[in-house]
Amino acid sequence: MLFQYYPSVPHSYKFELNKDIELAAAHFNPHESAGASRNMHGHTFIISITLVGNELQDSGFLVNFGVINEFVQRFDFSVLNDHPEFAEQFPTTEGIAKTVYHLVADALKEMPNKPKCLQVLVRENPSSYVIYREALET
Ligand SMILES: Nc1nc2c(c(=O)[nH]1)N=C([C@H](O)[C@H](O)COP(=O)(O)OP(=O)(O)OP(=O)(O)O)CN2
Ligand SMILES: [Zn+2]
Repeated sequence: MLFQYYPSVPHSYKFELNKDIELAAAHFNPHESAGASRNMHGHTFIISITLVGNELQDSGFLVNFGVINEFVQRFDFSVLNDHPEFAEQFPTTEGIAKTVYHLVADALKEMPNKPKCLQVLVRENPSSYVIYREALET
């Protein structure tokens, strides 16, 4: 899977880390305008998470790659619509990107070296992806 293209975002952080995670999951969009997407179907989503920071942890990691995996493992081999995170918004590619961004950003706040989430890219299939970003807190 690891042949991702990362749209670059200008920043002045010393470190930039990128992690790709595959998620096999099903979803559907119950909205009347969603067409065929109203039927449950599955994808192998590729979630590309970009973190930045100036300080490393004592381990020498900005964030352990394995810990980043853990942020989204709850969604693997699941029906995304069943998760409370998607009670208020449909698990569209956009909704997944925004939800994962906030899961990651909240977890990073607990880390002493204060890494930041620059963006979350969710690729649904070879022709379609969405990126979610927010202004970085200083
Ligand atoms: N903006 C969005 N549009 C669509 C989404 C989405 O999440 N955000 N999702 C879907 C469907 O869930 C489906 O997974 C994608 O449908 P598909 O027909 O595969 O999409 P394409 O038409 O882009 O496929 P091609 O590769 O171009 O045939 C639909 N839209
Ligand atoms: Zn889909």
